[in-house]
Amino acid sequence: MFNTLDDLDPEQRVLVRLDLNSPVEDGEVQDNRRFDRHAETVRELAEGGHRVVLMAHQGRPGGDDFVSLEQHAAILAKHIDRDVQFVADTFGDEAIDAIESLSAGEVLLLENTRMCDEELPEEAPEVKADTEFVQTLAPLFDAYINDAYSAAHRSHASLVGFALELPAYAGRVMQTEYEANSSIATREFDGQVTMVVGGTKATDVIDVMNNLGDKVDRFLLGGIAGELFLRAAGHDVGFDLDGMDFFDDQWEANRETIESLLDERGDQITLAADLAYEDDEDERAEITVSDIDEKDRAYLDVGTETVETYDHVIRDSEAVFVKGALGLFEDERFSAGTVGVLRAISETDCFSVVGGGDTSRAIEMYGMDEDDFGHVSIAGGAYIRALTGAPLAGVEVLTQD
Ligand SMILES: Nc1ncnc2c1ncn2[C@@H]1O[C@H](COP(=O)(O)OP(=O)(O)O)[C@@H](O)[C@H]1O
Ligand SMILES: O=C(OP(=O)(O)O)[C@H](O)COP(=O)(O)O
Repeated sequence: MFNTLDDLDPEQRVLVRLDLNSPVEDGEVQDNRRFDRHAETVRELAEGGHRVVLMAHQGRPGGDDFVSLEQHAAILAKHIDRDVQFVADTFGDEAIDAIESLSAGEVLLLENTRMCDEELPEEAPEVKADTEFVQTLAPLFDAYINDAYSAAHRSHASLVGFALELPAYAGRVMQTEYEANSSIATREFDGQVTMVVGGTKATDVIDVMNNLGDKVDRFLLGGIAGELFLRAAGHDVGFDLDGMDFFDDQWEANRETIESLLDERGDQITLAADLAYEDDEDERAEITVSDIDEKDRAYLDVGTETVETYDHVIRDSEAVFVKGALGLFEDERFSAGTVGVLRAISETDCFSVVGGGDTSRAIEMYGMDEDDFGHVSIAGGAYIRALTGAPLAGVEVLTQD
């Protein structure tokens, strides 16, 4: 399918695209699992005696998180336990000098690719390959390695241009993410396949059901998206708290599609039987969905009975995929749904994939161990695209002959 590091000749000059895009608080780049994951690829290349030049982006021009990658170099160095040189230049003379001075086994990080004007506009790979950025850097290397699965939905120069100019390979993160996230569409499982879908966006859930409806036996719903399905099933839910705007626009735009999905796939879809809310004493309280007779409060989690049902379904499954949280898990009072399904997955030996930036954060937040899951994706937008069958430009250029 694509070439990997196993296919790379020894002692190459390699140009590697990572995704180190990170939260930035008060100008300080926050360490996160993207560093840890990409460290595996970088370490393997450095230990293999290659000259390793890294590219990555941070934020977008105009945003508070659009900063230099100098701090990223220091954080990555801690993860790979070797020096990571940094040059504050993308493809000018300073960058070229630093690249040419690199010795075997050394690692250099170039400046934020989005500081280069030719990086961002979304254009065809052939157009990107023709930029001065790509045309200047490509001749300095023997191979291009794309490890940035979580940015692979962007047709930017550093993600699609170099693959047309150099022998191209998938890094370890690209390889692992691609295999796991596509497995629901490509693998045959012997037993029941379950998909937990929640989060805030109804269109994500609709697109996933339309794309994977024939692969998934049971969809377990929750979150804002789950409430929109409950509303289509005739329940008075979907109340926006002051200052929030989750429901009405989504309802207008998607009501008919959700109703027809419930008609056509009703047997596969399990909706919450009870929901949780904040009572007058600020405590968690619960109500059975069939007892709701007025749309007068926001629901922030699925209820205990629903968690039990979902737990049983998961423990009977051969494979479980998760997209989106079942409640406002950042608040411990409303974490039972999201944590309940994740804990059930972690305690069984089913094949599992958990994705979405927010949902996978719950694993860490509630003291679960990533090793108890088949795969925890570091991708947000690229993960949902994989589940909905949309192409990833950065993967497509790697898989071309
Ligand atoms: N009932 C709810 N009310 C308010 N927020 C919710 C509710 N259910 C889920 N959420 C929020 O949805 C967010 C996750 O949504 P989304 O970004 O769509 O999913 P993902 O985890 O895949 O990135 C979480 O941060 C969670 O707090
Ligand atoms: O963090 C990223 O995507 P994500 O927020 O979907 O996980 C990628 O680095 C892509 O960044 P972008 O959405 O600014 O192009």
